[in-house]
Amino acid sequence: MERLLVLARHGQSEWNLKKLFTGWRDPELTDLGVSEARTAGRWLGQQGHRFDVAFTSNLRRAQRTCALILEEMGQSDVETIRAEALNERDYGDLSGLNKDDARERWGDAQVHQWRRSYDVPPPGGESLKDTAARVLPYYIQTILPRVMAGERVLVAAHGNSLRALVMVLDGLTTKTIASLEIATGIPLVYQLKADTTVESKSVLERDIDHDA
Ligand SMILES: O=C(O)[C@@H](CO)OP(=O)(O)O
Repeated sequence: MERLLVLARHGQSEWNLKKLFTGWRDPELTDLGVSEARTAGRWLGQQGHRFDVAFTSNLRRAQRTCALILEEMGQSDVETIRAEALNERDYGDLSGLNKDDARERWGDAQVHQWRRSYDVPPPGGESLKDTAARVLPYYIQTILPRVMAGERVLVAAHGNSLRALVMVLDGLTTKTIASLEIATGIPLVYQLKADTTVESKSVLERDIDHDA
């Protein structure tokens, strides 16, 4: 039985392009982001994957990415479930600030700690630990049972909500998680074992023709 779990970060958003902390703010994809999402969908289709259900967040950039992936696969009719639990980490008071300006104001080390540490929250926002505390219960209670039942599952979400999931799937520690970056529009393809641990993981490379 296939236990397919594909995790996809949304394509480039308008605020990724402008280097703004985004969190729960709700910008659209850029044209490049649309292209990244379509490319991801085409690749998944070329790999022979099909989905039975898709999960996404309450934010447009992830929802649009999810829809574009499914459209490229000719699967726009797949059940798609939106959940706030899969939203990006809430960046609190940093939301809307430019990341370079933030580094000038607070220094590289502080900004890196807010962005990539496990348990240091940005002012007024969520740490990765806080994000994991909503993502993981949703994964365990709602997503995982469907994977275990043999449904092929797509999760289209965000850099940090997916870091929380990958931390558990890949067995990263609270230290090694700090160097994990998840690129826009690159699907992570997991096959799970019957005990819910990872059987295999493959990452689709992006040496592709965006115009194809
Ligand atoms: O701004 C954000 O919401 C996230 C994702 O783009 O940024 P970062 O990579 O700094 O966590």
